[in-house]
Amino acid sequence: MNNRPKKKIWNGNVRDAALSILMEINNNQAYSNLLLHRTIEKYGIEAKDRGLLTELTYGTLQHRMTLDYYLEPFVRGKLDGWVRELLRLSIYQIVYLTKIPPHAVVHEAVEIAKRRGHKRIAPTVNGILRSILRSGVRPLDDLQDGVTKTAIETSHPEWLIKRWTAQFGEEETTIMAHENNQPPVMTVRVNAVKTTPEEVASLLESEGIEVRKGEVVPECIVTTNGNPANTEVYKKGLVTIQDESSMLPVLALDVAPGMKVLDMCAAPGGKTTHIAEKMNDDGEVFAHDIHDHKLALIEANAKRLGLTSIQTKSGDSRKLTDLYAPASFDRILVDAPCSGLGVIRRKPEIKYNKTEADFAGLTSIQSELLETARELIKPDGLIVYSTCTVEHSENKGMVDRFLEKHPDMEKVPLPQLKENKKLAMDDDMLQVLPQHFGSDGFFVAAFRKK
Ligand SMILES: C[S@@+](CC[C@H](N)C(=O)[O-])C[C@H]1O[C@@H](n2cnc3c(N)ncnc32)[C@H](O)[C@@H]1O
Repeated sequence: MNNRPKKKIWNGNVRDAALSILMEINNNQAYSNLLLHRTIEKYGIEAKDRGLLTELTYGTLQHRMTLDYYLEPFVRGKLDGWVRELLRLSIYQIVYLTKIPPHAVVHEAVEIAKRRGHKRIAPTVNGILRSILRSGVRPLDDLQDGVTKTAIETSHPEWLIKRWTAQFGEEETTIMAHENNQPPVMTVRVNAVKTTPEEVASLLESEGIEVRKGEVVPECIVTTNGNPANTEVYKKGLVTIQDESSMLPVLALDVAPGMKVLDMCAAPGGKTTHIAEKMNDDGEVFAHDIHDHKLALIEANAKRLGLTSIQTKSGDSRKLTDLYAPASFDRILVDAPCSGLGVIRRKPEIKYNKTEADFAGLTSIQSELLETARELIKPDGLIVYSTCTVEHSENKGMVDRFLEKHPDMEKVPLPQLKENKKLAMDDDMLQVLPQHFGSDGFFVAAFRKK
């Protein structure tokens, strides 16, 4: 008997679609944000269903471990992966989306079970969910305070909570883990070559988008409703959708018109285009990425924004000394591939997919990229190293090892950021945590030759 879920993602039923997306994330380690976006685009899912699909997918994924804690007392024996996921999806609605009548949740789940499974599955799903409705879920307060409680109530693996506690202390870790389950804010960066933040704010408002100023970056605007990607403002290339803390590395790069700048890990071009905008599109920006197919994203972004100073090239940036002469660049950005532990709000699957073993591979690539940057920077140039993670070994640890190995290099207090009272500098480095001002977690450091 075929007990596997059907492949087709969209059959007009939002819960069925959410289940298919969740299974795809679990089985193929797909990225939730890309998969959701692709599903909505591919099947032309209408606005009325889009919100619920997003809520169900992210909510169930974000709260996976809490939902399993609720489910566990009601399960006897082993559940197929898709049945467990269907139960998580249903319990998520019962516990968190209280506006949906619980009996409707059970009915929908049973119908999905009938469509997808053999005939004994639907009564099992029905029985479990009805028992949960009857007796309620067990309180999280039954758990003793400590790592296990924080892990279960925020759905972060215990190893991660322990690791963060060692790095940030218990209180900061608990706040961060809770913050990671908050919906991310949507922010845009204003294209300074074409317009001003004031003009963009008023144009967005005229398109029905509510806005407020960014917390720390002058060219950042926070949008509080709607989707700025669907506006004329976006289509005309007046803005880029980018998280506010992702704008910080380019501020620290302190570029000026006429400079020769290298962006070593450039795709999809969020920071490359920011660099060109900051230089008023006057100078040379060399954008490299190891993945050939991603260069088209940088080029499309540059075209939409009307920027012409960017050149793209694929290849391993650790080998750029074969392509460029030593001391060729005024500025180099190493926005390194990283564990992404600062963007869990946008990609909750990261917290389940990463393992401690991943850090070693990443830190060796990061340090090799920095080695190359050191060769290619001019004597009076500036290197900025950034990641979207909160992991010490990839951030402060990386900087410490780099400086220890190269006594001819030194850290630079971050230009354009060091005076900002809202940014907590630590030994001339910046580690933004998601709870600081509601942005992604990010790290920024800058180096120059002594
Ligand atoms: C954090 S992302 C860069 C994001 C980009 N800077 C932005 O703001 O849009 C890291 C990028 O590094 C690229 N990458 C990974 N290893 C690389 C290598 N050895 N050489 C060049 N690019 C690499 C990845 O393909 C990925 O696009």
